[in-house]
Amino acid sequence: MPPFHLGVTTSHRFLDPSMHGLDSISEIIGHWLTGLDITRLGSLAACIGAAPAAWRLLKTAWREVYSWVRQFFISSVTIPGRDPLNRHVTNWILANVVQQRSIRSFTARTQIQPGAATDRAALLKKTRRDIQYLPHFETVWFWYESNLFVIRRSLDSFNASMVDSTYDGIGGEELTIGCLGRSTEPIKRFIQNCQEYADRQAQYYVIIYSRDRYGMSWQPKSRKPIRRLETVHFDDLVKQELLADIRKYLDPKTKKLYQSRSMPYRRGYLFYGPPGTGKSSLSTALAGEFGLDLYEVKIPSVATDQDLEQMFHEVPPQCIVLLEDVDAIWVKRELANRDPHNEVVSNCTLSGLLNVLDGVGSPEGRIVIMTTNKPNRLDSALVRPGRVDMKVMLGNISQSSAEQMFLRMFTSDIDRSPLLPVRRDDGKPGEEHIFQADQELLRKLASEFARHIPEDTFTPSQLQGFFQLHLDNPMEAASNIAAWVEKELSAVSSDDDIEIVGNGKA
Ligand SMILES: Nc1ncnc2c1ncn2[C@@H]1O[C@H](COP(=O)(O)OP(=O)(O)OP(=O)(O)O)[C@@H](O)[C@H]1O
Repeated sequence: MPPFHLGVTTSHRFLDPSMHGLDSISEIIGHWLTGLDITRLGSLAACIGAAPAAWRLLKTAWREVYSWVRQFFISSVTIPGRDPLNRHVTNWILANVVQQRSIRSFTARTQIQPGAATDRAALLKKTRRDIQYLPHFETVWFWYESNLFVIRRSLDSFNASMVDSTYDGIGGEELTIGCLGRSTEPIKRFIQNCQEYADRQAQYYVIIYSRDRYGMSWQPKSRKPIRRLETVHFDDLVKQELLADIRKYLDPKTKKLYQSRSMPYRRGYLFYGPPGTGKSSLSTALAGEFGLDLYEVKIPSVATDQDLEQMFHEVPPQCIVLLEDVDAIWVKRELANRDPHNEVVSNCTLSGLLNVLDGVGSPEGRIVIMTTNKPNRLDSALVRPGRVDMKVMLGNISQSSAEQMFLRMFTSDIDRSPLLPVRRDDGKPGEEHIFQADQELLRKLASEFARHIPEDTFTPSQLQGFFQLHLDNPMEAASNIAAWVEKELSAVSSDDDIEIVGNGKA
């Protein structure tokens, strides 16, 4: 069917709204075309046609000039992608140059670490991942200490970096830092500054490194806000002893003493206890306390002794190396002995482990923390003094730790939100009064709560699981604990398979 407005007379066309708009446009174009000189139109078309060629020419000329300038007037330093230094420089540029300008180009990707999910249910279930937006840049020019700098980021490796699930989006691409002038000294000073900036940032975070998915190099896996040692509950005396031992070891005087007495400057610790008693948490908290990076090695996933050796060769001199589940080597061996057809999984051996702990090529200055749930399976050679200088038992939770945990869970929220219904019987009490009343009530609730926790029965992580259900209500937590304990105890007694290792108290 033809459109309904075809063939209508001029007088009717004003009644047709669609026709009216088209008419006006065609009238304007007609008017413009009649007034246009055809020769001028030709030169305009020629200009438009030549524009891309001119643009290409300009770009080539600029490249030539730039490479000439670079060759004679710009000094440069290139930092390979994924090098820790690359990350430090990128972070500095993002914070001090790129974000200061009005940015319109971003990279968007799903955040690896579950971030601040918007609702509590999503946070607890970890169902939602935040989107990470990072400023996207290729070349940036800026002034630093009165020198003109240019940083080029090679985006050739960009896609490869982005598909790596362990990559957090910063520092994966090669960077070339250029500075106008014939000396590289300003660049070196700039890099030094970026490193100091990274150190200052690291005061608030612990950087955890792990091997990349090909096992080829150490990569930052996560950046965790420092966990205070008070938040890891275990025997207070042992905690003080452990802290004093590490502090003494890291003292520069100790290093000199070790060297003057020809002793290898190394320190090893063994953290043992049932799963969920804080072995990993304590290691991270120690890294934060002493400002060290944490290099994580999951022993069961190390393929060969050579890999382990390579990992140790590549750790920096001062750091914590966390060897998790060191008993795994022996578990595998036992299984293989019991069943001759059971193929031995390619894994590192005891001698491989001993070799990296104190072999000739083993680097000095680092702290090695080994963790295990099954200390009795460890070979005595592994835990002899020199390899393990201190053993720390992390056990089930005691009543006093449970009380501290209760206070810790709810104290920080008191001044932010009125969790506790405070009776205001004398008119309008000051904020401090309310705070003190809250504190007293909270302490009472905490001791009442702890009375229901049987000594040395639950792991701290079990108790943490309980708190997660009552995060916004200490009263509810205190009143529900008895029922929870009863339920958990009956669940444990009906489950014969659960093996409880160790008898220390948290
Ligand atoms: N002693 C503790 N004090 C405070 N929180 C703890 C403690 N132990 C465990 N938790 C909590 O329980 C969770 C698990 O702890 P963590 O991973 O450190 O235990 P683990 O002993 O290393 O366990 P696994 O042997 O299974 O690796 C963490 O979220 C941590 O906050």
